[in-house]
Amino acid sequence: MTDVVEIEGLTKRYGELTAVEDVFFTVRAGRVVGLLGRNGAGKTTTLRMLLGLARPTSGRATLFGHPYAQLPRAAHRVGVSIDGIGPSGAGSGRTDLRIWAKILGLSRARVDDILEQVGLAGDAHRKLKDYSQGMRQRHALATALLADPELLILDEPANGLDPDGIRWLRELLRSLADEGRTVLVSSHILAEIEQLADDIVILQKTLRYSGTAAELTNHGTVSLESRFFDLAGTAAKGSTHA
Ligand SMILES: Nc1ncnc2c1ncn2[C@@H]1O[C@H](COP(=O)(O)OP(=O)(O)OP(=O)(O)O)[C@@H](O)[C@H]1O
Repeated sequence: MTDVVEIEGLTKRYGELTAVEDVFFTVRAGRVVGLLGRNGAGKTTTLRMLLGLARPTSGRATLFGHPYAQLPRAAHRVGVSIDGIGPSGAGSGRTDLRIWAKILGLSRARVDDILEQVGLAGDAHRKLKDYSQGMRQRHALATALLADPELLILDEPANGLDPDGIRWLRELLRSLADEGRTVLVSSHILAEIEQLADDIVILQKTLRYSGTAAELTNHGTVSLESRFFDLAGTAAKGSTHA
């Protein structure tokens, strides 16, 4: 199986603080990979470095063998949902997606299909700034899915979704992987990731695990939650750092 994402010795320091330290992992094609870690563990920082939104202090992150900035047709090949990328918030959901579609050279019909797919067709005329948190998440997913990308990178996509939304998201990501796409998804919701992910990466500043979910949970005989605490350590009370 080909590696779609390669993270090699990635380190990010912000002044005195080391957010990510010497992390290595790969993401194989056609897999759903759950990126787990506590608040402040370095998940978003890692994804931002992968997407060229933050510069690594050292190490390297590539997609399809290239740094994001040098990846041909990056916006078509990689669908992203992460804070800081996305809608301006000025217009309606439909208008926002039409702008993205135009940039990507896609049709208005594609926008309508995606709105149906993410369950926002009935709200697409409303202003984005009036969307609920769950609706914003669905909109961010619509943006990520618009170009029908080979790889999806989703930072906490389940945040704010209701139980129907969480189930819908799980089924959607599974079906995308079954079509041969690759999904790298960060989450705090261990039970959700347990049901969804083929592979798991656990970060707590340093890499604590990278491998199959089956191996991590001893083929489902040990819970992901219990393995997570074994590997990430127990948090000091009131602390977000290991
Ligand atoms: N631009 C920045 N400047 C300074 N420190 C930062 C910056 N971005 C992130 N950090 C710090 O880096 C560490 C890792 O943050 P990051 O957002 O990557 O964690 P995370 O695992 O995504 O957390 P969460 O689950 O809470 O979203 C934190 O201590 C955070 O405060």
